[in-house]
Amino acid sequence: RSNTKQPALINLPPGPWQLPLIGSLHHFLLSSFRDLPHRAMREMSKTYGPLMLLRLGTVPMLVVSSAEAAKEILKIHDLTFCSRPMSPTRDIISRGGQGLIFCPYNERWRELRKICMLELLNQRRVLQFRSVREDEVARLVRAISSECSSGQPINLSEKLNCLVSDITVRITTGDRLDHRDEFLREVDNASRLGTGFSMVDSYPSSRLVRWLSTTTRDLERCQRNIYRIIESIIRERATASAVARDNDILSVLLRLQKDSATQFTLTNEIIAAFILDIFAAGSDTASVTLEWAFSELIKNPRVLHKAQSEVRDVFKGQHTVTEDNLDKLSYLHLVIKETLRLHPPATFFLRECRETCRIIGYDVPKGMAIAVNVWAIGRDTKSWDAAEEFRPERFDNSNIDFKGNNFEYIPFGAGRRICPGITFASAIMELALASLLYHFDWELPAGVNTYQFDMTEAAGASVEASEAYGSDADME
Ligand code: HEM
Repeated sequence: RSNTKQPALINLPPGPWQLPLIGSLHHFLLSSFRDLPHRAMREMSKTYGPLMLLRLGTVPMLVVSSAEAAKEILKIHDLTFCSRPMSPTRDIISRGGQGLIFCPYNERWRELRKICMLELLNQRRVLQFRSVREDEVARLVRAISSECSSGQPINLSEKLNCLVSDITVRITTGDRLDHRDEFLREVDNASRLGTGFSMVDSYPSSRLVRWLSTTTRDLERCQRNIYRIIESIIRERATASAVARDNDILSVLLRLQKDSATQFTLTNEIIAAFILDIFAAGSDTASVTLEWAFSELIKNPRVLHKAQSEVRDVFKGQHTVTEDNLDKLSYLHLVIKETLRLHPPATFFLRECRETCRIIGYDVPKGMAIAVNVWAIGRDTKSWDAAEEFRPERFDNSNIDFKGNNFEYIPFGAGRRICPGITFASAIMELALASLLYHFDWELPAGVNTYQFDMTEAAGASVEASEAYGSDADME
């Protein structure tokens, strides 16, 4: 008899067969959804289950596709899974995890997160920015009004994108942002290059792949330009002639830096990375959600009519929509919730396992990357009736919300790392949607009918919707 201790058998989750060197990458390449990883992963999970093991090149990754597995990871084992995996592209864009989004779980993340919740994105601060939102939405309404008088279709995605970017610029850095267009373009480029699965991230230790790939070079260029612009604003603020400001996000951060109010040194680098986080996480997500909401409304005239009647009723006789009565728009809130269920802008998000543990009966080793497929979970037929249909009424008289307590519905994530921008994003989305429904009637351009309306996502984190017609409504 031997006394040698046998190593505990590791019961890893199942997954599709792997090839040497490329692992599971061929399953993505051969999938009809090769450019839409959330869809390709859902197809695979139909065979391999809610916790599925993939290997992207040399990097193993677990994919979570059910509410039950998500709850174990994001609630029961929240502390074990509250880090994010680093990768060459994420390392470049965050300059080694300096901001909040890609920061591993550590003391600095805890401090930054506290600042974010207590000082920057809390209810009070969001309310303080009300005039900026109302101002920018009114400007959008005027722009659409003058364009639709010419009878031309409106490119709504472009308009919504500008709206959210303009609001984000004003509340983060104030009215002035030198090189604004270059900055927004580079943030957009960086988000595009940094989402999805790239070759450099699949072979992180291969110098050859890194040398051959244009992704890292492009990202490095974006990164340099973005930080150059943010840091020049920070320097300008430090000069004696700078106009004193007290309420944009950058000035709050600079005040905290000056008061040495944090446990660690809030360097200009950390502030710059944090400002970039807000643009990267905040702009595209809210504008893409609005775009999807309009796409669904135009495709579902019954819902459009109901939402529009409610808005016109609540704001009847008013010259414009203000934030005063937005909370009376109960159906509009259901429309936004249903949009986020079917079309979460962050289709999946990443976490990292900090300690080996057991999830729904499988072993998850320390260091494993986890992709939570929010998109698949929101369409899981085990949780949702007629899961593929757009039915805002399903949330009527239901306690299910997106605050991270209902794991069948997690468009903003859940647990310690849940999105800190929920209040901020909701305020923009509600006002913009209500205003555009109040002032305009919407329909597809001539020659396009709802059956031809393509509702498949474009690659990356965002989506392109077709052009829509806005026409000035006959308001009383
Ligand atoms: C419809 C709009 C938005 C959606 C659907 C969304 C979704 C998400 C998701 C899924 C995560 C990952 C959560 C997790 O790991 O559990 C996240 C993280 C984050 N979001 Fe959002 N987001 C939105 C808008 C915003 C806005 C407007 C801001 C800022 C102004 C923002 C800032 C952040 C930040 C900083 C993180 C990283 C938090 C951390 O790692 O601690 N987001 N968001």
